[in-house]
Amino acid sequence: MNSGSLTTYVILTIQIGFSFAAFVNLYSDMMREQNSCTCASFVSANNKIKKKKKKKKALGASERMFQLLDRQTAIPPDKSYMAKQMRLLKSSKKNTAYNEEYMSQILSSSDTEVDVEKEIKGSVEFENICFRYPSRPERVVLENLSWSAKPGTICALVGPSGGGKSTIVGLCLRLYDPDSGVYIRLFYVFFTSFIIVCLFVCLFAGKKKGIVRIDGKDLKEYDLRKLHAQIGSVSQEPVLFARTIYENITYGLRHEVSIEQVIAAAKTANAHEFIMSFPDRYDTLVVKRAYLCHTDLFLLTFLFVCLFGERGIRLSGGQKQRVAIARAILINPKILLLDEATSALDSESEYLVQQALDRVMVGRTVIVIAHRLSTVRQANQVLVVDQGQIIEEGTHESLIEANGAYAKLVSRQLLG
Ligand SMILES: Nc1ncnc2c1ncn2[C@@H]1O[C@H](COP(=O)(O)OP(=O)(O)OP(=O)(O)O)[C@@H](O)[C@H]1O
Repeated sequence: MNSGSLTTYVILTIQIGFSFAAFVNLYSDMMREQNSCTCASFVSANNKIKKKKKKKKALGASERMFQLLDRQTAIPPDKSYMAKQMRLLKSSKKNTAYNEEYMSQILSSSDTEVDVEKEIKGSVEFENICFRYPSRPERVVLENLSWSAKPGTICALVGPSGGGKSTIVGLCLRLYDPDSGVYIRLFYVFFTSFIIVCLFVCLFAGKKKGIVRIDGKDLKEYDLRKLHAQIGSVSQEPVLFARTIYENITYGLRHEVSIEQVIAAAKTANAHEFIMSFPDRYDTLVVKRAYLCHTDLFLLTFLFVCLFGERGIRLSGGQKQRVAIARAILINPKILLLDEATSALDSESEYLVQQALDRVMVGRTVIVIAHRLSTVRQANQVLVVDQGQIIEEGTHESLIEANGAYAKLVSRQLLG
């Protein structure tokens, strides 16, 4: 054995030792009792745990996971789901009067569900929408917002960061319900008395519920699962799962698709070429490398990857977007919600993504958070959103002519 091999051997032994020590610490961190008994250390807590055997214990993150699974959604995905939840509640110990009342309310409110097995046409309308995020009720994000998009048209949302563009897109999907909008009703009452004419203006301020409509019907009347099957969405950073590329493209589809259809969609999305360059092609596993963020596991996993090789491929931002576009093409949605990528992509990737987006936008209602002038130019309607309000509305040409906020955005090239 030469000195080089010996040094490598010693360093690797130390690294493996550290990795195992870190792993043991991690394991003891993960084990903790649900009640007051927090495991100060594995050994010292052992006796207490034995005494409190009957008390529930949770395994780290799984406790949070079950909390999430148990959560009742304020926005029911469909009636059958809520009926199932109701049955579960009745059979569980958690059946309180509140829970039962809550479920019955939701069940009765969704009596008028619209059958979206029929294709929607794709018109979108916002009427008097006010909105605050439940986690920040003090901050008004959208204020009395009203606009509409006809089927098959492109509506571009532009404006400064934090203006509320993504919130508008989220409301189209009914990720949240809007608050009540405030509107002002004016009644002009004229009185004439003798020679003097008196004018009384009475101002009544009332509240009108903000409504998001699709095809003229309140979003709350739709079965969300069926509606979402007809709305495509491509975000700036699409979420892919640690599954094969094929499974990621066909994720969430309600109908069967052949491999030929998947390939055709990938070709339209400019994804086929890079997929075919991988050894496993459409069966390539997408990896997320989440372990790299965890310092305790880093060395151990790194060593594992060095010894046995990494299964799967980590996709770049542009590649992920093209997979998401292929997914949207297969859904063949009537409404497409897009968040254009910004400067995070290199110019080649940006070009390929843009080309794919241009193809997928044809013949659908598109609501796009636009960052590029080329997208805004082809939009039928441009909304400039700032501080939760639409401050300008029109086509690219008319807004440039108006020389207002939009013209400034363009001149400062803030769309890019
Ligand atoms: N989940 C959330 N909870 C609380 N506040 C939020 C949440 N998401 C966004 N906000 C706030 O709502 C406001 C509007 O955010 P939104 O993301 O809609 O703006 P945006 O115009 O899309 O911005 P950007 O162009 O930077 O994405 C911001 O002040 C933001 O801090």
